[in-house]
Amino acid sequence: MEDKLRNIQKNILANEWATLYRVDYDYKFENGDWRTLSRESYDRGNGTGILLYNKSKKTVILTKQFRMPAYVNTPADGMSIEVCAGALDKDEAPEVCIIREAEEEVGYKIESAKKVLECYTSPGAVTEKMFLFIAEYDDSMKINDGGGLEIENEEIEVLELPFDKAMEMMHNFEIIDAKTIMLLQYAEINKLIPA
Ligand SMILES: Nc1nc2c(ncn2[C@@H]2O[C@H](COP(=O)(O)OP(=O)(O)O[C@H]3O[C@H](CO)[C@@H](O)[C@H](O)[C@@H]3O)[C@@H](O)[C@H]2O)c(=O)[nH]1
Ligand SMILES: [Mg+2]
Repeated sequence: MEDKLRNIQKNILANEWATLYRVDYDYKFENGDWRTLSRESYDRGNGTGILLYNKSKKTVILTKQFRMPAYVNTPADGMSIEVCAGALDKDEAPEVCIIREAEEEVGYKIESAKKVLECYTSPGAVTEKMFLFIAEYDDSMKINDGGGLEIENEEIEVLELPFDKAMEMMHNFEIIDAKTIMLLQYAEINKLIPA
């Protein structure tokens, strides 16, 4: 990209929970013109998500929690149904993060998780890259009620749903979280759960 970008300057506009930058830069268009442009970029680190599934019960584990940005967009969307997910702690590997989140949020102790997708959630505005995993679960792996960390003010309802029901909720627009849709569709395409 060096021949297309010059004079990149990052300016902090807000720096409370996460950091909002304004990045000024010179960009070379295909016709050879250089223009000075500016883009805002919200940096809250990278994240992980996981679809826990059980082949014999034909179920998946999802979560339900209040999400303020979704409420700000559309109040009816405030309670969001999502796969278990979490932000990476500093220097934490994605697989370590998602195993920790599975225990904290939904109460399952999984030994390992398989990464199946990587994605930017909103690359025009947010720096976050997501690492998406799958893992099988069974009742013997349930070691606590989940619910999230009280110290972080999390209140997470754990849902164990038939896979077919989760797919129906996606088609009815009750599940509208992107990482969750991606993982449910991955499960369907790859026939993780037998018909
Ligand atoms: N005070 C404060 N706390 C915040 C803020 N934003 C998030 N938090 C808190 O930070 C914690 C983050 O919890 P995680 O489980 O690590 O992250 P997550 O919010 O579930 O993030 C997951 O979903 C996001 C939305 O799809 C993803 O963006 C993210 O990558 C990850 O997958 C929660 O306790 C949340 O309330 C904020 O602006 N202010
Ligand atoms: Mg979370």
